[in-house]
Amino acid sequence: MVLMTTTATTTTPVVGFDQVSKTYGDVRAVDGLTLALHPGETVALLGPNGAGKSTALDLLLGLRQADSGTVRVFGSSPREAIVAGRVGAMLQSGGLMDEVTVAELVRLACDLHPKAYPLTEVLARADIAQIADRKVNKLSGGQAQRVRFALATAGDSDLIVLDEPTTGMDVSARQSFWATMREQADQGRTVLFATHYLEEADAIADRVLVLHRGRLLADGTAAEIKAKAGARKVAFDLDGEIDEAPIRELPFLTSVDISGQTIRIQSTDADATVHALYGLGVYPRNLEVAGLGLEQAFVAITAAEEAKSK
Ligand SMILES: Nc1ncnc2c1ncn2[C@@H]1O[C@H](COP(=O)(O)OP(=O)(O)OP(=O)(O)O)[C@@H](O)[C@H]1O
Repeated sequence: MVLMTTTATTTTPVVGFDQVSKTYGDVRAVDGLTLALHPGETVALLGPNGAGKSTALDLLLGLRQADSGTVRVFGSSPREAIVAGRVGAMLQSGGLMDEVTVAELVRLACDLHPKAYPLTEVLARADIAQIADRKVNKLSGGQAQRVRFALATAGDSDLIVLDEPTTGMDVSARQSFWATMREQADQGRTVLFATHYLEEADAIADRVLVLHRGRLLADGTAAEIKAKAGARKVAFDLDGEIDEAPIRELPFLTSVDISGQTIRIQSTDADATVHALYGLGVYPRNLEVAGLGLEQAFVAITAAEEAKSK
């Protein structure tokens, strides 16, 4: 562990944001963002709609310029890093040239990459060899996503940036996409992906960044983010008619859901809540106390921040 820390602090970050801000009119999309990504990390970028994820990725790829602050990629400007072939990117809505075939488009990406892989290898990795002759404007949403993935992995890049890469993919396409991405990461590449699928972030990322209103709200492993939410969930059944008021007034509650005989609550101090529950003189059956999943932790953290800004 000590060695890892030493490596992380002495190596030039793969990505460095220093006090970066970007506004559109009066919308502050990215607000004083400072962060560093290190070699070999697989990082998930999470945040509610409009949190600034796509803008942050656009800044990182040099597609937009920051109003203030600096963005460095492998110690140089985003443009220099891209020209050197060190970055592969898959953008959310990147338009694909309509009148060309899949193979022609991917060949173009290979031709432009200084460390390109052979075309057949790129097509096979993205699982699009069987649609190589199809016109790009005839693709389904999931197929178009795979073509975008091929464009991002046309050459041997050190950093792969993916903006909501699996949107539109079916379950098996998603699974094979992440298996391929894991291989890329296992070969030492840094992978940064924005997603709304929190289970993907939980399963794939070794670091999770939570953006909210352009600022970094949480940065850690999925386990650390869950712990940061500081809440646990408690579920139990009650027999007979349920007197809801005292249950809703139990201490340390952050949410209550009463559905039929089943009560599900979240508490910042589950031990104290359960103790108080017994104090009501009720007999809870099937009592379960568990930590929050990443999705619930994410909702709890961002909701707490929303409440603060009101
Ligand atoms: N070109 C633009 N012009 C004006 N406002 C913009 C522009 N692009 C983004 N915004 C605004 O900036 C904020 C951040 O948007 P951004 O797309 O970066 O968020 P996001 O986290 O990627 O959202 P989503 O999850 O919905 O894709 C939003 O309020 C959005 O409306």
